[in-house]
Amino acid sequence: MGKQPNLYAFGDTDSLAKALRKYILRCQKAGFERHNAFKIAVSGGSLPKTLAKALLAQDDEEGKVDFSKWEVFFADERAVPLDHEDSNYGLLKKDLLDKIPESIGKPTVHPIDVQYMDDVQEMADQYQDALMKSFAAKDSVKIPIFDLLLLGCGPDGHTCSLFPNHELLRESDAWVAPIEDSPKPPKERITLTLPVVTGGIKIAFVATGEGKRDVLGKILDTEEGRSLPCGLVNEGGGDKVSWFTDHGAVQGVGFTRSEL
Ligand SMILES: O=C1O[C@H](COP(=O)(O)O)[C@@H](O)[C@H](O)[C@H]1O
Repeated sequence: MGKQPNLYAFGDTDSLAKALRKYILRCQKAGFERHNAFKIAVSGGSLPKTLAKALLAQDDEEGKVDFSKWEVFFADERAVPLDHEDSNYGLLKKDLLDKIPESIGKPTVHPIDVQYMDDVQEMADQYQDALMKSFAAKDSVKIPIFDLLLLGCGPDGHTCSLFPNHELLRESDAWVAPIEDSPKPPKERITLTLPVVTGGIKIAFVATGEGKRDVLGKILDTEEGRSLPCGLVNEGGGDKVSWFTDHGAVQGVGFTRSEL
């Protein structure tokens, strides 16, 4: 068996957000040391709310969030206008970006607006081009290496827009892929591919609440769960992966920690 992901479980959202902040600040520091920037990919769903709680907190002894050196990409995006309620960009904007005070600097954010495109293939290609501009110019890398990917986990074990048993899980060339038959609406989306996700320096899942308990038990504890998309990220990422969960989501899983 390879290296295992780190599993943290907290009693409430406030302590989870505090630990997540500490973890992100460590990743930020490593990113600044690596290339004087912090390049991250962020999911939609329930994540942006927890993220806002973590990042908009007062500076403390853990340090300071310096958004001015952040570059934010999306781990996946739905093919809807940016102001649509299903847009992952829209969600992050509402929950976090619009709330960042001017005084602490704004991150560079890379949304993708499907309104000006013919189809999801074009949307994926354009997003891949945006990644190439940001990453490939400086690093001679085969894939973009994010300093951190902040991911959600759906109740079916999907992450980004990588769904269980979908052929996209086998994509090994593209950095960004289109999906036209997402089992969760909306059907049309784009997503980072598995090699890009597992290639990140650090990968963090945030999954809370009883609604995630069954799937987390499966992913973390069963053979079947290993082939779910989140399980494949665990497998490929090993101890680069950390799970930030609460007691509602991981009751019964015996190997959690609450200290980073
Ligand atoms: O459809 C999506 O769902 C996942 C999981 O969302 P959650 O609300 O269960 O946390 C999310 O991570 C992904 O970005 C989104 O497009």
